[in-house]
Amino acid sequence: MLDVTELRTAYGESEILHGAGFSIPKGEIVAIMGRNGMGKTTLMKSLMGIVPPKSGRIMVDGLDMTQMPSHKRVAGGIAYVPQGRMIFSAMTVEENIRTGLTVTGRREIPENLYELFPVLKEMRHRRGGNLSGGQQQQLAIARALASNPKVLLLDEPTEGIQPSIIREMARVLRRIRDERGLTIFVSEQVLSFALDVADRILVIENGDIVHDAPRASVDEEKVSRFLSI
Ligand SMILES: Nc1ncnc2c1ncn2[C@@H]1O[C@H](COP(=O)(O)OP(=O)(O)OP(=O)(O)O)[C@@H](O)[C@H]1O
Repeated sequence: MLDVTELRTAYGESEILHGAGFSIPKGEIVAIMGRNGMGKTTLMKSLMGIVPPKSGRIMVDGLDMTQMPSHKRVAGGIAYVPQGRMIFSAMTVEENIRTGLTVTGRREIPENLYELFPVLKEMRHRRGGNLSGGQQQQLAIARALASNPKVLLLDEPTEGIQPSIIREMARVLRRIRDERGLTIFVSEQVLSFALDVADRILVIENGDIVHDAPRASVDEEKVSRFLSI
């Protein structure tokens, strides 16, 4: 469903991704782990076309997205929950979710989004900026799902979120995968969350993918060593 080949991305002369490649089949949840500065956000932004890669190929459900601008990628079936959530704080919950509907041509928010996140229905007329961190994260996920994606990308969704809410987030992401057959690619630094949510774990180190293992056979000590400074 998501096929990434030999991706190279640079900021000016400084190359960050040195040929990253991986494939994620439909319905699989993959977590990519790595310390600060290892290239997780750059990889996410490359997949979304926010930082266009120098070379390589990005395919989503057989569609070559490598040269597409971001809005075309969203229309083609990829959605993004950025680091820091980036919700519109002056807009209401409902208005935030509506921004995700644009590519679908629909005006009404599908009821099943509120079924996933009942608190957002209760708070639909509140301003996004007045929500707690966990609620804002739910809002960012709901906004991304509003575009009806095949592939959902999340960049460090647990950052600044309480442990009990983190466990709930893992449960909701698995439910979304089960109900919608979504492919989910999530970057993380919290190993317990990654083990909770993912079917497979990748590790990125200095812009290269250095480890790739199914959840059941992950060597936790080895992954922890990559995460410690
Ligand atoms: N706009 C930019 N211009 C130049 N260098 C950048 C830019 N953004 C990130 N970098 C550099 O790219 C490298 C990878 O950063 P990136 O944000 O992708 O890492 P990360 O793994 O997501 O880390 P974090 O967990 O802190 O978000 C770092 O060395 C960073 O300093």
